[in-house]
Amino acid sequence: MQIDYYSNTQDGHPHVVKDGHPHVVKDCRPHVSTRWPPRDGLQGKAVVDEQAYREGKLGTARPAGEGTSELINKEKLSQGRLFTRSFEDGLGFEYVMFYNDAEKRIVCVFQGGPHLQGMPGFFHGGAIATMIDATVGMNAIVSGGIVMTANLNINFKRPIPLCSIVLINSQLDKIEGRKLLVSCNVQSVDEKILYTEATSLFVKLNPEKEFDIKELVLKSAPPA
Ligand SMILES: CCCCCCCC/C=C\CCCCCCCC(=O)SCCNC(=O)CCNC(=O)[C@H](O)C(C)(C)COP(=O)(O)OP(=O)(O)OC[C@H]1O[C@@H](n2cnc3c(N)ncnc32)[C@H](O)[C@@H]1OP(=O)(O)O
Repeated sequence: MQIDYYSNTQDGHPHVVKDGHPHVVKDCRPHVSTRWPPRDGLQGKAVVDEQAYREGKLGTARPAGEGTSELINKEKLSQGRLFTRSFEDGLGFEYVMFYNDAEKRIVCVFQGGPHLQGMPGFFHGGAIATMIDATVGMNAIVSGGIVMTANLNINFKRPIPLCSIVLINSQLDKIEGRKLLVSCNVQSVDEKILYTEATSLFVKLNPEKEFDIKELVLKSAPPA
């Protein structure tokens, strides 16, 4: 997927204006806090049912606050915020993801802010890992439904300059039953520098009780 152009104008977030295949590419940005969770969709729902969790089972989606609540404090839960949206604009994770359904790929354009510093002048490895997890995770979610990261294997090859813009190219490699294997690399915008490579394993939770999370995630995209 060729990205030709980006700008920083829309919503104050990096925004790709044009790419090679606009007809198959969906702008998918659940991280924009005003749009995620979608009001009519997942608001107030917990991924893990506490009772099922205690019984060693996972993944029954149910409204948070109903039934048992020892595990997750309701008040704290209501303050829940997607980790990548927990910084002030411009200081933390600024990104947009484009999903190509036919190719099962997601390209994330990521511009980290100054509060993601690790070694002076470079991104913290944990911040890079977070964006990788978010990108391959979104690929697994739209491809397989409700999943969790079981394994994330990262090779950091070059340090990434703080505040630079990078592309995270992710690809669904295989689905084996409940397992989804997704790989990705992190490159400079001109694709001349390979910063990071990663492979991951996601496991679907409770496939029988799934609802169409893909539709909800894509619905959270802004109007074209
Ligand atoms: C109401 C719905 C709302 C949805 C909201 C969507 C929001 C979207 C918006 C924005 C998202 C942005 C995207 C973010 C993405 C971030 C995701 C994370 O960071 S998740 C946090 C970190 N991960 C954990 O905390 C998992 C902890 N681990 C577990 O809970 C379990 O281990 C789990 C679920 C991963 C698997 O447990 P089992 O009991 O279900 O399954 P078993 O039987 O153990 O494994 C199934 C198969 O997978 C293999 N497997 C499991 N773990 C493996 C591993 N580490 N390495 C290799 N294979 C493994 C096993 O060998 C087995 O394979 P064989 O079927 O036998 O072939």
